[in-house]
Amino acid sequence: MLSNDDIKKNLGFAAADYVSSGMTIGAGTGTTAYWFLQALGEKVKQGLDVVAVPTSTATANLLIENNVPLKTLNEVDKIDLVLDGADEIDPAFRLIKGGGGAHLQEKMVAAAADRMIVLADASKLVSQLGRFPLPVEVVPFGYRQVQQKIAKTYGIDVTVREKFGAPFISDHGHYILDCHFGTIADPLNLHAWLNQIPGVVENGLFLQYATATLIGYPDGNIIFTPNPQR
Ligand SMILES: O=C(CO)[C@H](O)[C@H](O)COP(=O)(O)O
Repeated sequence: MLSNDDIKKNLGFAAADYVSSGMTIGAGTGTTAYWFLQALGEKVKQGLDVVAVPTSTATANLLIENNVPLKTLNEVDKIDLVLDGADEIDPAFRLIKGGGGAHLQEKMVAAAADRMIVLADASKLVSQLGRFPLPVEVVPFGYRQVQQKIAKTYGIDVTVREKFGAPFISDHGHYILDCHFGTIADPLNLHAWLNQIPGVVENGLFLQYATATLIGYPDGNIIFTPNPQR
């Protein structure tokens, strides 16, 4: 049985096989995406001709370390393929993302892309979204109002994400509220409701972006499943 890190490493290398020369790709964030970026770096060394749009500062740094040419989202017209991780995936290919606090940029990159392959170990597959606390990125000014509104409306715990004893600050200078829903009965309505609250920048529900999943299992199997809806 493979360790979680070995599953992610295998996934990262398998994912790189979906990239071909001439593509503009979206490069995801997180520990699974990390291995994809290592694999991509090796392919670029061997002659693969790609341009990558990073979904976070951390990923931009990894692209630079691995000598992968990068562009910002403003410098490309569109993205052919995004390869990114997820915190949860439901049977309808809907995701929770943002465990790394990068979901705003990740969603903007996914929205600009023709296709998105989600890389995840099998522990991320769930029958219903919500066990993983849903990240909601908020403007620091007045964040407590937003925190209280979500907590009171749904009767749940909403915590301010911290790092080193202080609020975690996203790449875009915002806070992250982690919303402990437990289960999310209606992701579409929740998505719309959250994003209309003044001060909310973006939530971590990705409901219509995944065109396929690449799932790694502890026995070493890796399974590619296209989303029949896309
Ligand atoms: O959404 C993300 C970062 O904002 C990541 O893709 C998600 O948290 C999964 O990360 P990992 O591959 O480390 O489990």
